[in-house]
Amino acid sequence: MCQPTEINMHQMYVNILTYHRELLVSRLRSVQCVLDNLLVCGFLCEEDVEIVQRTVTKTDQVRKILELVQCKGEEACEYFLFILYTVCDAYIDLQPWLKEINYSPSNDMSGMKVVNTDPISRYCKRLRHEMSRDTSFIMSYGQQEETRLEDLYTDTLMELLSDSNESLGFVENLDQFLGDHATFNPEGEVIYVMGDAGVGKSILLQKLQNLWSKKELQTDAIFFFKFRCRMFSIFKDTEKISLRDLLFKYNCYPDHDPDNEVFDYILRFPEKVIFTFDGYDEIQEDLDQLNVPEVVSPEDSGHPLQLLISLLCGKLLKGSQKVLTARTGIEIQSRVIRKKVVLRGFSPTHLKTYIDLHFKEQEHRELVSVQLDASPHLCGLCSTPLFCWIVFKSFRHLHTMHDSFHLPDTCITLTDIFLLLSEVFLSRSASPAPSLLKKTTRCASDTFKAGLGPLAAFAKLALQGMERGSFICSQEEITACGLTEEDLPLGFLRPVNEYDARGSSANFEFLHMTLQSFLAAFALVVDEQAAANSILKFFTECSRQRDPSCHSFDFCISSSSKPSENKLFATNEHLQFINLFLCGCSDH
Ligand SMILES: Nc1ncnc2c1ncn2[C@@H]1O[C@H](COP(=O)(O)OP(=O)(O)OP(=O)(O)O)[C@@H](O)[C@H]1O
Repeated sequence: MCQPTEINMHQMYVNILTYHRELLVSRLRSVQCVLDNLLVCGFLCEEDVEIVQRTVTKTDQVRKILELVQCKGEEACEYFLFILYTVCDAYIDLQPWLKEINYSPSNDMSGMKVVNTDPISRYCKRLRHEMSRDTSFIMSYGQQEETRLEDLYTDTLMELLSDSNESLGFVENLDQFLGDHATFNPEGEVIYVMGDAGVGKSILLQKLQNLWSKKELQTDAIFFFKFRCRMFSIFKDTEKISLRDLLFKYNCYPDHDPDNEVFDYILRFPEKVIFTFDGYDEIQEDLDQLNVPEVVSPEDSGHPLQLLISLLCGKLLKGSQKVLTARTGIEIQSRVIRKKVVLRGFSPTHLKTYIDLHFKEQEHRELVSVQLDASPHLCGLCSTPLFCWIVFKSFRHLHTMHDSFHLPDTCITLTDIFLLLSEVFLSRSASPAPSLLKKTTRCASDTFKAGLGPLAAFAKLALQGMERGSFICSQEEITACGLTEEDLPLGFLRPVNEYDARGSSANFEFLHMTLQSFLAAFALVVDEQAAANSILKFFTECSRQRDPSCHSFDFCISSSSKPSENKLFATNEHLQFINLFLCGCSDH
């Protein structure tokens, strides 16, 4: 290999470009950034730029640039190399070569400015920016309240499992999460995260996304696309979309990318991409019913669900990293799984940390710790972060409102926890802000009586959604259930913005899916007109469904697999929750 020292020193950079012309022509892709900088620094004039742009192919454009800068002399040639060196993201293919020729900027160059106008780098920057904005806050209730993720995120127990579900130990830190540690199938590309309702699967993804947005996640990935699986259920069976649109429409579109360089780059370097797909259990479609051919070419359009399955199976963007979450019990074929992580919730030490983060006042911390120690049952429920969050939020609210509020210390059930949450929501609208001196006496039944109207309306909305197999509701559906503008800030619902790209008007979803299940059960119980057999309809539905299996992945992996007649297994899980709450509600 030619070293700069071997070259005539007066013409060193001109010679480098001549000697390595072929390599530069084949590897330099982003022409725009080079042109922009050469123009701004006066090494090229507008006319030169036009001449380059009139050239049809990329390779000819590079040839022309090389010719022009060589004509302009040493300084222009060195500045050309300096651009490649500085904008390393965009000229990633040329970095090893720059190292090989021992290029390092001279003193003259170091003072010169280079602006990164490369569409790929700009897109990466924008993705990180938007990801940071979208992931910095954790869900809270009441729409106005927001908590910073970094103020409340607490580690949970994350157990690594083998193919046959034997323990391989625990994840020690999130940098281990994406790495090769505990990989049992190097051919698989999916990191499969399982866990019970509310155990923190979505928050774990949010934490990974947030770390990546701040460049604090150990990974080479420069693109990160996040999806919630429930989104895939809002498309009609006949709807089709290209991979490009799926990625960009539901994350963000590149600015000023006339030559489609960003998407081309993603196709060339899929290993630079991380996907997260949250809530595989929320997919409501029966993939077998779609009846369209598998998508394998990135240029083809297909139903979004088929694109999803092709991505997970590695038929599209092979080599990209995928993290898929689902509720425990949803099995997918091992051959697509790289490693398995099961979330086990808060350990007693994590719980202690969470209490300290949640309550700023020492008095509250102590009070909650004492009450939790006194009730092992409640303590057990609080190992699930969602239930813990509800209990702590309710404690904080009710303790502020009433003098003598204690966490329930007898056998508290999940239904009690959701009743407590509903009481908090309803009391927020009923009572004026508490004054420091005058606290009221808590009377849960009065709060429920006063708020029964909106509560029953939210419950009806939840039930209708469950019957349709939908976790998203439109403004029209909300109004049709009798809910008004004033009811929305109570906290049961929150807006979903992600799906607006489809042009639909504002959509909402329940604060958490378990809350929707609880309210659906509540609707069945309070409906005085309902016949006994209609109250129990979800029991019948669940008993009719078959055991969880791998329908969807059979569908994409083996074309010979027999289509199943049943709806996707996933629906079962949410109906089971309604049944659980039905039993709980009828106890009250
Ligand atoms: N690691 C964590 N640190 C702090 N709070 C957490 C953590 N994990 C979960 N939570 C709390 O629990 C709530 C529910 O968590 P999350 O939505 O991630 O559960 P999930 O496992 O995705 O549930 P589901 O399967 O029902 O969708 C969060 O909104 C947050 O308040």
